[in-house]
Amino acid sequence: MPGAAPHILFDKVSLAFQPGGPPAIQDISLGVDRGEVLVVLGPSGCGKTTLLRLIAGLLRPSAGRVLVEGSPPRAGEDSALVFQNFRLLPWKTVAGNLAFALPHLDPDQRAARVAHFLSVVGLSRVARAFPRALSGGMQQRVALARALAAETDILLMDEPFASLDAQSRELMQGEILKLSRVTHEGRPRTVVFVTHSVDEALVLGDRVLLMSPRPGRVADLLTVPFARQPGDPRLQPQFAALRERLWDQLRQMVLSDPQSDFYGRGQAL
Ligand SMILES: Nc1ncnc2c1ncn2[C@@H]1O[C@H](COP(=O)(O)OP(=O)(O)OP(=O)(O)O)[C@@H](O)[C@H]1O
Repeated sequence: MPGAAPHILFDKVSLAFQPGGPPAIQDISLGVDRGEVLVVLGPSGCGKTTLLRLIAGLLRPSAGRVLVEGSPPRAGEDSALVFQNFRLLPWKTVAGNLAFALPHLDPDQRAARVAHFLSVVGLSRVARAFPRALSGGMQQRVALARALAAETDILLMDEPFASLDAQSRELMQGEILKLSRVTHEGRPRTVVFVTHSVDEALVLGDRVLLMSPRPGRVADLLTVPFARQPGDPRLQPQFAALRERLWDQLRQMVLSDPQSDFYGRGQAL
């Protein structure tokens, strides 16, 4: 809806972990529309996770405002998080992991919700298995089902596929696009997805936010012109040019960061 207030708003946001210390992120202003997939890309330590934790209501800005639908984010209510290392409870079954995240439902509702979301991610057959019996890809689908089952309008994903093999990663990218964009009740879902991968950013994002490090700032914000079009985005004619634009900037950031292993290697790379 043109002109509608953004679902998530960053208004001149800065955050320092120690009072008076150096800011981890500085002066970030940005709106994320309802139903949008925003991918956050940037070198290590640029503040990607910090940005997610601000949206999740787990951190408060030192300056500026973060708003979800016009109000400060409510931790555990407005958004659900998926992490790189899955964070499943090893002593609970797959179904138990989902059920544990839905304490507010009555037992029948909870069982129905768990069964539904396990079937959504194609894992009904392992409902009674324990996480250690599953592959990394399956464990990540359990973590995704758990986040989707919470039925929040915002899904926050922190490098969710980083520990998966290349094939599982590509399959999961497709699933994410299918599964996360609307809630079970049909409301459009807003997704903020953190990655180190330029290709993943361009495959998944409606827009890509590139952050620069120390302090984390907005370096680039680009709209992906082929987002949501059928077929493999990597085959789109503009894919290579956008990939180059993001890579060039990332390369410069890493080469000029004294804390990077590649600092000062200049034209050698
Ligand atoms: N709890 C904390 N206390 C102090 N400093 C922190 C804390 N959490 C993060 N930082 C610092 O804030 C900066 C941003 O961290 P953040 O984890 O958000 O970066 P990132 O882009 O997600 O990094 P990576 O890609 O390596 O996961 C880093 O310099 C980090 O060391």
